[in-house]
Amino acid sequence: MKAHKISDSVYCLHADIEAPDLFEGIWPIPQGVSLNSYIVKGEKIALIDLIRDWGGAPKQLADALKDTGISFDQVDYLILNHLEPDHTGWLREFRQKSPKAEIISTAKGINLVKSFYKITEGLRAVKDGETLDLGKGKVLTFREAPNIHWPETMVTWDGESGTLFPCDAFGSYGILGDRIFDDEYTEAEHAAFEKECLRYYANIVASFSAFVEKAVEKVAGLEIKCVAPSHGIVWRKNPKTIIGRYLKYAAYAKGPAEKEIAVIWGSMYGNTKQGVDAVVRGIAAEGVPYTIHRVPDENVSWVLMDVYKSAGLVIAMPTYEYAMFPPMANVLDIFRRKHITGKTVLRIGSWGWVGGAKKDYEAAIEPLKWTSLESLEWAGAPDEATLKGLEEKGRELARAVLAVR
Ligand SMILES: Cc1cc2nc3c(=O)[nH]c(=O)nc-3n(C[C@H](O)[C@H](O)[C@H](O)COP(=O)(O)O)c2cc1C
Repeated sequence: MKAHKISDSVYCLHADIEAPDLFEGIWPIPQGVSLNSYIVKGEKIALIDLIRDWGGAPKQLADALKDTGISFDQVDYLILNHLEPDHTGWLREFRQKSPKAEIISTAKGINLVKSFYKITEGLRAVKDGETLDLGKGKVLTFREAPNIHWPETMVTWDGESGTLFPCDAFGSYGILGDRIFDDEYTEAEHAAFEKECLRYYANIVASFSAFVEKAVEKVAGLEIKCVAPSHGIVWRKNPKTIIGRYLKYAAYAKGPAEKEIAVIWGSMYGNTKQGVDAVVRGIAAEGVPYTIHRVPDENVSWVLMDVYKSAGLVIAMPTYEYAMFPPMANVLDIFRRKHITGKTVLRIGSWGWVGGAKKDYEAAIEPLKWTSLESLEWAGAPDEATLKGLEEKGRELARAVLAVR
């Protein structure tokens, strides 16, 4: 892997991870993910953000570093904006190769270096606004930006090149190959990346949306020429695009989101599915865009992505052992953990003899502050009148979503 020049003194070194395993052990990454590190050179040399030993990352990092003409033992400082192991898992190996490099992070970050890696020497905790002079006029400034996405996180600013190193903020899934900069991608490629960016946000960052807004406020006064995150594209042509995109995503958390409806359904024998089809006919008749997701067939990563950006939801499931259909209970639990609040929602479903999903569902969504339309349940297969009622419910939901402000 080669190094990519951001300015005369700043280089991006990235590792493309195409391993079949899941990101954070949960989220599928069919397009892979990149782990981006950066070299900043003054008289002294700083490496910003590291890697874990995953998918050949150490060799890719070593090759890219070699491409800059720098060896590991020449690195004076390792700056860790975020301690999550995808950026730090290789820390003990790094320490062996770069024994003199001082490890710099927030005080909370330094505590995590000690607890995760049992490294106790050569550590420096920095405070909000503190600077690091690399010489030759190159001064880095550290700004605490907690909870993007762990409590210890900070961003690093290089005023000379106008580069912001925000670690997980402004990141995305997707490997980069030989093209790391926004201006190296076509519009169609950007559209594909944008989907992976939203999925990354919904999966990883959504719960911390208020902190994203705070961090953007904090860097608002900076003349940012380049946003250099730890995953995904480096934004040198239009850095405002990715910052604006993150602010838009952060606003979804407060609701309302896009005037779209995400239909999430599960069914054992097709009775609930017939109801879903009727509701969807109603939504389509009102011209509101919708996406459809069957659980458990579809991985919750993509379900979360569309649910997060949609103002309206349909939750459709049968009763199962006097409670919710288990895959739907699991999805709703993930929605609760990810703070999927402020949605307008229709619940429908079939039952056999006495039902039971209702009570279970109502308890599950209680913390989510959803606006619920009156739900529609039926015994066994839906008859013509029920199907008509379901279609009308779809229209009602679509109109409610269009009316949302
Ligand atoms: C394992 C299992 C458990 C069920 N538990 C209940 C129940 O507790 N209460 C009830 O009214 N119906 C129960 N049913 C019946 C289903 O809710 C009913 O068959 C419904 O029509 C299934 O909808 P579907 O065709 O969309 O899967 C159960 C069915 C199965 C297979």
